[in-house]
Amino acid sequence: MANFELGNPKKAARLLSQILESQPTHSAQQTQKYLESRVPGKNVQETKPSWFSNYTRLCQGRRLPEERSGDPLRCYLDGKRHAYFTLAPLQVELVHLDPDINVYHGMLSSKQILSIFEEADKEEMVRSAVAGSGGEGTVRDLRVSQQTWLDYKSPVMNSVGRIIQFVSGFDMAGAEHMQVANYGVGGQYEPHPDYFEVNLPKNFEGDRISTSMFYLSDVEQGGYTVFTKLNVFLPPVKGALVMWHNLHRSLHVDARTLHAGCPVIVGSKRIGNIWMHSGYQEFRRPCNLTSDSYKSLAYRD
Ligand SMILES: O=C(O)CCC(=O)C(=O)O
Ligand SMILES: [Fe+2]
Repeated sequence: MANFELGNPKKAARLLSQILESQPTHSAQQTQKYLESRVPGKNVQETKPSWFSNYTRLCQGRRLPEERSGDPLRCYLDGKRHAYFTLAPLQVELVHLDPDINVYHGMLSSKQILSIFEEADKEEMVRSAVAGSGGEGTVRDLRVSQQTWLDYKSPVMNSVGRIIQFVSGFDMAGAEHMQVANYGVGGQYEPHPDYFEVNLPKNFEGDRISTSMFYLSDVEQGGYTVFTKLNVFLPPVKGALVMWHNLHRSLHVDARTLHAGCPVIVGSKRIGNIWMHSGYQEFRRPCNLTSDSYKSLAYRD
């Protein structure tokens, strides 16, 4: 019966006839009649996408061994990016090269984070949604968190805006408000890209060129951010900022940036996301003479 319902009527018929051959009066006769009067179910065997095993492994903090040698990844201090960082250089951790993923440590103090929470408390936290087929928000189990949005008017958010501008070099004219999200135990966001590619929001110019994500808490266990196609996992570190580009310089989407927020196992996780759009940034991140968008073609599912 289960085989029939799961879209395998031939197997169901074979098993039934085996039973009835050896025992013609078996109660399976009823089943045969029942099945003859029904349409078999659809074959719903779930095919897991290629990245799925990487996802669960990375969430446990286990990476595949690297193929390349002479790993260029490193940590360094950068006091030259902007005058703002002359006295307090950026503490940069380059966790992936091409596409670059950088973690900037110690970007927000506990006091600033508390002020952000105070601002967020003035707003209503709502269940996060994901874009549906027509671009409208829908609530799904693949994204379990609460969220709200903060503009850059309050003193603390003004500082946050300046940090993003000086670290990324982008014009804040293209920035969405900061999305403050809170994941409880079991909260997660399954692998997804941050770009839209289709159904671009009308109130911004262009797609999401970059993601800037602040960790606003540590997490006791779980809650890693993982890049399933790049073999990267990041344990949340309170006050750190993660930044990467979702688009190539040519503004084609970079499918290598598929990423996820792994389930929180113990504790809770709070983050602040700022997505920058590609409009107004043509002088900030100009195209190369030749496009490198071919690099991500093989990574499209
Ligand atoms: O929670 C994380 O670590 C990732 C969150 C994320 O990817 C998002 O909100 O778009
Ligand atoms: Fe994301």
